[in-house]
Amino acid sequence: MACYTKKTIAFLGAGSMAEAMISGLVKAGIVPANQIIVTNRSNQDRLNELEGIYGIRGVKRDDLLFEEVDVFILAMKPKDVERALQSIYDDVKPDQLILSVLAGISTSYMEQNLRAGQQVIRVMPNTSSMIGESATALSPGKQTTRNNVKLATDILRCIGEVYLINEEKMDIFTGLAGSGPAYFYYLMEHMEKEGQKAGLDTETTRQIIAQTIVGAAKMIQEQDETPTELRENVTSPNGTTAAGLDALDNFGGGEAISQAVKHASKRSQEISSQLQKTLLKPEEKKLKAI
Ligand SMILES: NC(=O)C1=CN([C@@H]2O[C@H](COP(=O)(O)OP(=O)(O)OC[C@H]3O[C@@H](n4cnc5c(N)ncnc54)[C@H](OP(=O)(O)O)[C@@H]3O)[C@@H](O)[C@H]2O)C=CC1
Ligand SMILES: O=C(O)[C@@H]1CCC=N1
Repeated sequence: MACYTKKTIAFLGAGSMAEAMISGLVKAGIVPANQIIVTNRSNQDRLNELEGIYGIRGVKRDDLLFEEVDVFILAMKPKDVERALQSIYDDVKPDQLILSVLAGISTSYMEQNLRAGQQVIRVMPNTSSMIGESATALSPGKQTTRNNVKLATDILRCIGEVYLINEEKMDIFTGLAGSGPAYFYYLMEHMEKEGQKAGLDTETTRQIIAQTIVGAAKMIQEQDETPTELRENVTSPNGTTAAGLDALDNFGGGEAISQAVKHASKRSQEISSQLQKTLLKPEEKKLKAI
C-alpha cells in the first residue's frame, strides 16, 4: 500500500530520530517538503542544518503556528517530555493528532498530561526510517479515531513497514526493532575488525558484511523458511560454519543477544514507571507553572 501525507507535520525535537523520519518522508516524495516543519528548544544551527539538507521548514519554537499543523510528532528525549507537554498544553486542540516516538512513554501518560479527549498515538520507529526501511509499531490512545489511526499508518508507511500492536507489546517491540539496528551495527563492528586484522581494507570489509546481512534478511522475507532452517542450510557437518557457530555458543553469543533484547525492553518499562511515578496531579501542575 502506498504511503500518503497531504498533511502538515510538525516535529517537536530535531535530533537523530526526527532527522531519520524527515529524510524518509522527504525521500518518499509524497509530501511537499514545505509541509514538514521542525522545531526544537534552542538550537537554531540545527534547524538551519535540517532546512538546508531537506528543504523543510525549521521554525523557532515561539514562531510555530499550531493552527496550521495537522500532525505533531514528539521527538525529544523521554526526560524532556513532561516540560514539552506542558509547553504545548494550551495550544494543541484535542482533535489535532499527536504522535510520540519516545521510548517508554505510554499513551495514558500523554493523555493525562494533555487536554481531555486529546488524540495521541504511541509510535516506535527506528533509524532506518532515513532510507524508508524502518520497522515501525503504533498503538493508539483511548480517544484516537480510526481515521487518525489510518492517517498515522499512511504517514508511517512512507518510512517503512508498519505494525499495529497492543500497547503492552510496545516494550518488547522497542527492544527488538527500536534498538535493533544498534545490535546489527555492533555485530558489524566486530566482524569488520576481524576482516581488517586479516588484511581486508575497511571499506571492502564493510560492504561484504552489509551485503551478507542484506542477503540473510531478504532470504527471511522472500523464502518460506525459518531462521533455524536457513542456518542449518549454511552449516556443513564439520565445516567452517559449524566451527563459527560452536564458538558463538561457547562464548555465549545466543544468550548475549537474548539479554540485549530483554534489557532494552526492560529499560523501556522502567522509563514508563519512573515517569508515571512523577506524574503531577492537576493542582500540583498549576502550582509548578506559577
Ligand atoms: N535514536 C533512535 O534510534 C530512536 C529514538 N527514539 C526516540 O526518539 C526520541 C529522540 O531521540 P533522539 O533523536 O536520539 O534525541 P536527540 O537528543 O538527538 O534529540 C532530541 C531533540 O529534542 C529537542 N527537544 C527537547 N525538548 C524539547 C521541547 N520541549 N520542544 C521541542 N524540542 C525539544 C532537542 O532540542 P535542543 O537541541 O534545542 O535541546 C533535540 O532537538 C527519544 O525519545 C527516543 O526514545 C525512538 C526510536 C529510535
Ligand atoms: O536508545 C533509546 O532509548 C532509543 C529508543 C529506541 C532506540 N533508541
